[in-house]
Amino acid sequence: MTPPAPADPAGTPPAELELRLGPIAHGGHTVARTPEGRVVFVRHGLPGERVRVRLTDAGQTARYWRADVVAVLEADPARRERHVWAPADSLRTWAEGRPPVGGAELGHAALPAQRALKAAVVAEQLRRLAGLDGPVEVEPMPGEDPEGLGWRTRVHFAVDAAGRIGMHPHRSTAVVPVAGFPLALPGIGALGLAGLDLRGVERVDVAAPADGGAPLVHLELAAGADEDRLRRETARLPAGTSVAARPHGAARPAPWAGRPAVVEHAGDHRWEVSAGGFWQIHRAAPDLLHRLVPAAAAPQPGGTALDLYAGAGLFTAALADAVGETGAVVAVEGSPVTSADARRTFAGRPAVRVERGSVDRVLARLWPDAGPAPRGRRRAPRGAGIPRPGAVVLDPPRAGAGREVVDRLIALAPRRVAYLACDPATLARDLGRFRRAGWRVRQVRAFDMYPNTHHVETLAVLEP
Ligand SMILES: C[S@@+](CC[C@H](N)C(=O)[O-])C[C@H]1O[C@@H](n2cnc3c(N)ncnc32)[C@H](O)[C@@H]1O
Repeated sequence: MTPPAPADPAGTPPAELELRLGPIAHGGHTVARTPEGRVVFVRHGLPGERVRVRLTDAGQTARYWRADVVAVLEADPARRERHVWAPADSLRTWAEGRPPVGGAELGHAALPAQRALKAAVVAEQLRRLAGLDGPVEVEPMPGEDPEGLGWRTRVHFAVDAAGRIGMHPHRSTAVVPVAGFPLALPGIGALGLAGLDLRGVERVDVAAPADGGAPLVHLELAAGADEDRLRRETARLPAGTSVAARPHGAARPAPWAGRPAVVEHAGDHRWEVSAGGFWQIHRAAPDLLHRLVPAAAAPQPGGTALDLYAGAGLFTAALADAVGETGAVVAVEGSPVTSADARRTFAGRPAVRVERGSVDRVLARLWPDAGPAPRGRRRAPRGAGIPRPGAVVLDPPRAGAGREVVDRLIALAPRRVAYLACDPATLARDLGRFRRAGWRVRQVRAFDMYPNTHHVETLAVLEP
């Protein structure tokens, strides 16, 4: 073993260090300290391990450093013998002089240990930002693979200068070519994208329905891309694959083969999701969440339910079933592509109203008497005459719902809010705001919806 480089008297950070790793933190790294007391955020380690790290982001004046584990001197028993995916294995790639790619940063740990780490992160965020104490369990997804592989129905690839699909190392725009991605459904690997010459493509988004339905390959083209050559190249994809391409600067993709959408199912419901439109990425997530989340909001027959950050309407369908024809569901979605998907899906259901726009603005428009007038308007427009909602599903992106949306919901005072979150820190911040207004958090559940990564999905049920 090479000894760690001695500290440079001129203050230049060493290239490598030996460290004892501390607890896991939000973001998936462990926290360690140098003998001088500087904080180092270390990826690819486990709490308690003694490791040699390579500094990836360090400066003498930086408040903290970042590092990757390159050798394990004392291993935690939960460390796997082999990482689930070689290009993301920090020990292996740094031995070859390259950083690991992102996308499987916990792939060195056994799944139960990954879940325990995620539970610690969720519990810590809830305690610190929402004042909620108590243990959190992260539940495995139904039918999970023992290695946590083969679950992603959506994958984004970058493309390198030679036209090969690749992925980025953490916090980098470099493209490392990859032969495949074992976290994806096997059907995505079977497309053979790694064998295509995709020069002129900036990014490839693949959507493959969990039930084996026709996959869609969506290309984002660079300026000056040779479309004829790329059409010939993508014609080599397996029969039945849909292909769509968005030329540089164009508003919409053009269909090159099949339909520019995939068909998704959950329960008895069917959705069409366009290229670039949002859909839950774990193969078991739509089924699980569409049963759990709308029910957690307790919609009542004849009542009004809100599906905020509705996407293509995964939760809208079950909410509409619950309120029935005499009730109403308002589904609010900001993306033009995804809200158009929702509008098409629910065109035959008069109880459903799909509103395209930012959640804070739509709430202000529909219920102007609940909260302040929207910014930039002198007077709030008249409300749309929809009775106030009793049940609310809230499923924002990582940034969370935020102060304005939370304050409007507090003013609307529904009976229940079911808040589904992919970032426990912004969830905890928003729960803290509800709690300071006197609301109670009735239940918290967390799901291992992104195995081998540090991400985790959390469902919180709130009542005023
Ligand atoms: C986590 S996804 C949830 C989608 C849906 N609930 C589902 O499970 O399929 C969040 C959605 O919020 C949309 N979104 C992001 N910011 C928004 C905003 N300020 N107002 C409305 N929608 C927004 C995104 O386009 C995305 O579809």
